[in-house]
Formats: sequence, C-alpha cells, structure tokens
Amino acid sequence: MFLLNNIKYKKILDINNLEIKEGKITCIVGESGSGKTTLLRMLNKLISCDSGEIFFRNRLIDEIDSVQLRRNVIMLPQEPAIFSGSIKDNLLIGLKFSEKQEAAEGELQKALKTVYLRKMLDDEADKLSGGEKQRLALARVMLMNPEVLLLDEPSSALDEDTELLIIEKLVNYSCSNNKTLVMVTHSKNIARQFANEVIKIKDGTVTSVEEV
Ligand SMILES: Nc1ncnc2c1ncn2[C@@H]1O[C@H](COP(=O)(O)OP(=O)(O)OP(=O)(O)O)[C@@H](O)[C@H]1O
Repeated sequence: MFLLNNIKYKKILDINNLEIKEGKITCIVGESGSGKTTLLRMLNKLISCDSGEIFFRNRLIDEIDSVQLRRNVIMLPQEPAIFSGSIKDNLLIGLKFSEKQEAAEGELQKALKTVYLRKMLDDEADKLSGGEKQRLALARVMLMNPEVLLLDEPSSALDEDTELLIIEKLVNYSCSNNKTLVMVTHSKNIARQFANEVIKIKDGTVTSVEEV
C-alpha cells in the first residue's frame, strides 16, 4: 500500500526501503524521539521528505492531491483535538471535514460503544477525561471510515485493561472491513499480540521489519 524508497527528512529520518502492506496491522515501535511520528506524518503528506520517494498504491504521493489523500488516509495524532461542544458535535465534525454524509444518531451511539465510551451524545466533550477524549477521537476517526488509519499511540492515555479492549476492537474492525492499520505503540505486548508486521525504528532508521 505504501512503498518508501531512500527517504531522508532533515536529520530525523533515513529510510532505505520500507513497505507497508494493504489490509494488515502494522505496528511501529522504537524509543522516544526515534522518528515514529515523523514517519506517520509523511504517509499522510503532513510533511514531505527532503529526498526519496513515497508511493501510495503505486502512485507517487507528491502527485496525489493532499485533501484527496487524507480522505483515504487519516491520521489520529497523539493528542487529538477535541472541540468545545457536545460529543455528538465532535463525532460529526470528522464527517464534515471529510465531506461525508452526516450519520444518524444510532450510528453515532454505536461508535461510542465501540470505544466503550458510556456517555450521552449531548454530554459536553470538554468535561471528558484524557482517556475518554482519546476514545472519542478514535470513534470520530472510525466513523470517517478511511481505507488507512494512521494512529499515533492511540491508547497512551488509557489504563492497561481498557487499552487492550480498545485495541482489540480496533483490530477486529480493521480486519473485518479490510482496513490498513498503521499504529505507533509503546506497548511491546500490543505489537506482539495484534500486529501482522512490526517495524522497529532507531535513530530515524528502520532496524527491523518482522512478520508476527
Ligand atoms: N519539525 C521538526 N523540526 C525539527 N525537529 C523535529 C521536528 N519534528 C520532530 N523533530 C525531532 O525529530 C525527532 C523525532 O521525533 P518524532 O516525534 O518523530 O519521534 P517519536 O519516535 O514519535 O517520539 P515519541 O515516542 O516521543 O512520540 C525528535 O528528536 C524531535 O525532536
């Protein structure tokens, strides 16, 4: 799905060759500051490499319109934006950004259930805890139904049990809907348990790609 050749970005990334496969769960692991977020941002064209080539479905990413690309390839950052207003507003805003049809309330409630967020659609989003906000953002992204989900530590604010439940749901959703999931995680356990492939990054270079 993504092919990277001879990528260089500042002094942060230097990747000779990397493939991210369609329909798979790929985990990116590595020390803090090793370049994981930078790599994700590149796949979504939030930043461009200084040299090298990135292909998305055999097309050079530079030649794909950024807005078009981001309808199919959605990134959830480490600290996702939560807007003031209701939970419902926060769910709908993702659909609006990606110019998708508004979802019915039942669908929104289902999305909240998927991330185990037991709140009412009219509740104020500002009042949610950090972990609840993270789950709301995840529900928002899942509703947008992209082909590729780029998730940067999607469970960093969750306790270990909730983390496992959420990632399991996410992985099931991705597998049954043939999504490509690329997830940065600090958790070796999650990578081992759920990934099809684990990419290890150290000081901006890929040190290993393991099939699990
Ligand atoms: N725009 C930028 N300009 C200069 N340096 C940057 C920029 N963005 C990131 N960096 C640096 O690049 C390195 C890699 O950052 P990145 O956020 O990709 O790491 P990470 O592996 O995701 O870290 P963490 O696990 O702590 O989130 C860090 O040293 C960071 O300070």
